[in-house]
Amino acid sequence: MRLKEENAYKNEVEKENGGRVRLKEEGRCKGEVEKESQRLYSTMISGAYQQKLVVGYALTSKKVKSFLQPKLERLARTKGILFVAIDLHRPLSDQGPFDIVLHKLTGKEWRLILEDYGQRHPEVTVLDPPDAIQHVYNRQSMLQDVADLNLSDCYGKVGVPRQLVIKNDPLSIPDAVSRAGLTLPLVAKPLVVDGSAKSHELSLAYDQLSLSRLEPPLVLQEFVNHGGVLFKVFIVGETIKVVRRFSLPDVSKRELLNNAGVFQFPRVSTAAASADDADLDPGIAELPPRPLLEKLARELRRRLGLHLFNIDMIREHGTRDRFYVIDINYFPGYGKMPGYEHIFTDFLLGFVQSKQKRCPANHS
Ligand SMILES: Nc1ncnc2c1ncn2[C@@H]1O[C@H](COP(=O)(O)OP(=O)(O)OP(=O)(O)O)[C@@H](O)[C@H]1O
Ligand SMILES: O=P(O)(O)O[C@H]1[C@H](O)[C@@H](O)[C@H](OP(=O)(O)O)[C@@H](OP(=O)(O)O)[C@H]1O
Ligand SMILES: [Mg+2]
Ligand SMILES: [Mg+2]
Repeated sequence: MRLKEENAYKNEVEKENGGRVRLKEEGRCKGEVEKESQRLYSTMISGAYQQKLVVGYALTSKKVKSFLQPKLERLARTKGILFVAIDLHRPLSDQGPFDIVLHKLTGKEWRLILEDYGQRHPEVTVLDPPDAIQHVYNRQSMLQDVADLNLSDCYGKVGVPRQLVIKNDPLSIPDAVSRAGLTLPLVAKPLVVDGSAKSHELSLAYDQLSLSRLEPPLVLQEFVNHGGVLFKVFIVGETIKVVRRFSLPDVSKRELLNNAGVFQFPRVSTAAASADDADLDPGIAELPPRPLLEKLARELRRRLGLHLFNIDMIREHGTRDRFYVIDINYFPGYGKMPGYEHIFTDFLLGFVQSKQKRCPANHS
C-alpha cells in the first residue's frame, strides 16, 4: 500500500473506531440515563422519592370530596406529602406509619381510638386533639374563650352576643329570657354541633311567647344587626384568610314590632356564593383590621388548642370597630378558601421542620 493510501486507510479506521467508541459511550450513557430515570420514576411512583410526610386522614366522604380536591393532592405530591385514607375497620396502630393524622369524625368511639393512639404514638401529630375539638362542638363552650379574652384595643373590640343556654323544659324559656334580660329577636341554635344537618337548623324568634315552641337543648343568642355581611376567618395554623359571606339581613325595630313567631332559616353563610365581589356599602364590607384578627386568632389558637378552625365574625351595623364572634367551626370548608392547597401544604410541611428541629439526628 502506498503511503498516501496507507494514511487514508488509517484515517478511515480511526474515524470508524472513534465513531464506534463514541457510539459505545453514548450507548452506555443513554442506557444509564434510562436506568436512572426508570429508578427515579419507580421511586416517585412508590412514593419513596423525597417523600417527607405521610398524612393519614379520617374524614366523612363529603369532607373528602370538598377538601381532598385533585389540586391539593397534586400539589402535595410534588411537595412530598402523601395523603392516606385511614381504614376505620382496622386498628389504627396497624396502619401507617403516619406523621400526621388529620380527622373530623364525630362519636365517642372514634375519640377514644384517637386518644389511645395519641398516647401510644407521641411521635405522630394528631390534628387536632379530640378533647379540644369537643370543646367547640358545644355552642356554649365554643364562645367562652372569646368572652374570657375580652379583646379590646385601638383596632376594635371583639365580644360575643349575650346568650342563654336552655337545657330542658321549653315552657320555661319565656321566663328565663326575661329574667336574663335578653333583647329580641333571638337566634335559637341547637346546643351541640354533631355534624348532622339538624344541628345547623337555626331559627329566629321575634317574640317571647313563641320561644316555648323551641326544642331544647339550645342556645338563645341575641341577634346583632350587621348589615347582612359576615366575615369568615379561616385559620390554618398561623395563617389567617378572611372572606366575606352573605348573612341574615338586619331586623328593623318596625319589623320586630310587626312580626311574631319563630322562623327557621337556611344555612345562609355556607353558600358557595361569596360576597367578596358584591357591590356593598364600604362601611359594612370593610374587613376587620388585620392586627385585631391576628391577635384574636393567636389567642384562640392557644386557648382552644386547635390549629384548624374558622371564626364567624360580624361587625355591629353602624359601628366601625365593634365585632362579635357568633360561631367557631372545627375543620371548616377549607375547599372554598382561596389558595387553600398552598396554605395547607405549607402548614403540613411546617411539622416536618419543627420535627427536624426537635430531633435533628433522625433527619441528617
Ligand atoms: N347572633 C347573631 N346575630 C346575627 N346573625 C346571626 C347570629 N347568629 C347567627 N347568625 C346568622 O346565622 C348564620 C348561622 O349561624 P351560625 O354560624 O351560628 O350557625 P352554624 O350552623 O354553626 O353555621 P356554620 O355552617 O357556619 O357552622 C350566621 O352565618 C349568621 O348569618
Ligand atoms: O363553608 P363553610 O362556611 O366553612 O361551612 C362549612 C361548615 O362550617 C362545616 O361544618 C362543614 O363541614 P362538615 O360538613 O365536615 O361539618 C363544611 O363542609 P365542607 O367542608 O364539605 O364544605 C362547610 O359547610
Ligand atoms: Mg357559622
Ligand atoms: Mg358552626
